[in-house]
Amino acid sequence: MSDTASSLRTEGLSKSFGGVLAVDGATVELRDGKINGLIGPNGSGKTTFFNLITGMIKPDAGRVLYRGRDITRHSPHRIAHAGLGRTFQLCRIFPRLTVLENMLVAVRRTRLRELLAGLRDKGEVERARHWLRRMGIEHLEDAEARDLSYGQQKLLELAAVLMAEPELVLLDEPAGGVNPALIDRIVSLVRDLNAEGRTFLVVEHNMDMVMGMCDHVIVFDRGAPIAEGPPSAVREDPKVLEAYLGV
Ligand SMILES: Nc1ncnc2c1ncn2[C@@H]1O[C@H](COP(=O)(O)OP(=O)(O)OP(=O)(O)O)[C@@H](O)[C@H]1O
Repeated sequence: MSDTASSLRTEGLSKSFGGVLAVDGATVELRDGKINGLIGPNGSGKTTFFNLITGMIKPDAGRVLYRGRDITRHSPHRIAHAGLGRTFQLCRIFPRLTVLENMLVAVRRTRLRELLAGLRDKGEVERARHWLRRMGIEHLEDAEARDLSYGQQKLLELAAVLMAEPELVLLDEPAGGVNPALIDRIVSLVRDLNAEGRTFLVVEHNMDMVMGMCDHVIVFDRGAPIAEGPPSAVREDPKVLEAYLGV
């Protein structure tokens, strides 16, 4: 695939909440095999855009194309099944399940009832342990998720997303609320996962993280992209400075 080919593309995507136009005709193409960053001032529509791509909310207009197929009105589950995994701004895990159980319920094939009955697929357990090891939290597999630190919960959420073997991973504020040492660990994990062939789209307010980690940065303002390019170019773009400074 060429450098500019894109498996995820949106065309004229729009969504209003009451009178607020949160996403306004956004046409965006991700770079395949790259770490794409999505930045923009507060309220510029980044989270809404994420939710539109992953089927959590439906657009008023426009389309989401994944690998050339229109997935605009597909359910979040179907979209995840097609190869798009995502994490949430406020980490989403099951607090009363153990770490390992959280990993197993992340796989659709393992039903909660079977899990509670002690029926576990050996292959899935091995895969779960593999991802927990990659995240460095394998020693916590029997702990209840609610007893993990917030940073460890974020790693668990990412590990659970990886159980579905997504080709494209969307991270919603991975650095939010985590300490600097863990941010470094998340950056190096994302780099490794990217080197293995996964494409990323990362929404993040931590500019150092975005500029240091991303290959391609898309800047939103008022619900649509106003600039994009490598971090060095975006950083110098007068339109971006204007959007952030609000002048
Ligand atoms: N469920 C909702 N109901 C009403 N308004 C909403 C809703 N979700 C988002 N909005 C509004 O839409 C606009 C875009 O919000 P969104 O959360 O997508 O922006 P954002 O760029 O992710 O912001 P932040 O960087 O602060 O997380 C904002 O004005 C917000 O108040």
